[in-house]
Amino acid sequence: MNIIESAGKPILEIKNLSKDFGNNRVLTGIDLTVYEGEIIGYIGPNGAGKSTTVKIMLGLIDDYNGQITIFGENIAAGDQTYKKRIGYVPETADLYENLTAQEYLVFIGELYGMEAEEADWKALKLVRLFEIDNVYHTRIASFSKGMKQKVLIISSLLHNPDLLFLDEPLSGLDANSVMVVKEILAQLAAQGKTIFYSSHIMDVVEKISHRIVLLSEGKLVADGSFEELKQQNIEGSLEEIFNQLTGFDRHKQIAEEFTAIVQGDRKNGQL
Ligand SMILES: Nc1ncnc2c1ncn2[C@@H]1O[C@H](COP(=O)(O)OP(=O)(O)OP(=O)(O)O)[C@@H](O)[C@H]1O
Repeated sequence: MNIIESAGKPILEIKNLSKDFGNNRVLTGIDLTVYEGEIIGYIGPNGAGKSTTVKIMLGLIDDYNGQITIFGENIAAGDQTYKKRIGYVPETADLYENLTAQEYLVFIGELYGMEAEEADWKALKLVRLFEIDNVYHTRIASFSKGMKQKVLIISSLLHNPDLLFLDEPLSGLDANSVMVVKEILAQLAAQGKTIFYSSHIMDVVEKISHRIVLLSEGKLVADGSFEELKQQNIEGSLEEIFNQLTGFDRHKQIAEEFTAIVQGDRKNGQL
């Protein structure tokens, strides 16, 4: 899909964003405009700065250089109301494990300004669809990883946000649930919701994203649909394009040395 043809109105604009942690420059001059109804696959190597970008947009990190505009408002201006229109699935979450799923979901719904009764009604319907309604009144501490992930996904959507930030949202989900969630994301985007999807699972990113943005060492090194990236780079999977754009071609050598060291081979096991 051509980005310009499909573009709705801008929902999120990042201009010249830079961020340092002490002497460590983590983001360098990021420029990105995201439009209504887009699913952006936000990818990059470990430590590239993806979570940092998302945390800045969520208002969790506020000392940065550059300008971020969400729903037409500069988020540094101090008006926090934009947060009510945002949903977030973090990579790792401190769910309040002593709460039951119901208590947690109603609590999160209320944080977003929902009435408890409405949050409870919606949450119960959604846990039924995810087939975890049998544990709605059970403490989250006893849940499996996938069950916790389902609670997180529901909690990010309860208040019907217009902009969603998802960090490895499929983590721990079984194959059937993955199909359901991928379809939910496609339908939300078709309804005009904007989705910022961060993941290391390249074949999923390749399939669900309208547009792929690749961050490497704090800089944007690619921005386009999968078809566009393929034209600009080698023909192949997104995984191969990722390898190429991040200059990585040593997986065999690293694996050979790794297994040699595991076997106690002092001669060959040296990087
Ligand atoms: N609070 C912090 N204090 C200091 N350095 C930080 C902090 N948070 C992140 N960093 C550093 O910023 C860099 C980018 O981290 P970030 O978590 O944004 O990467 P990422 O692209 O999300 O990585 P991953 O794919 O592994 O989740 C890393 O070098 C990390 O060590």
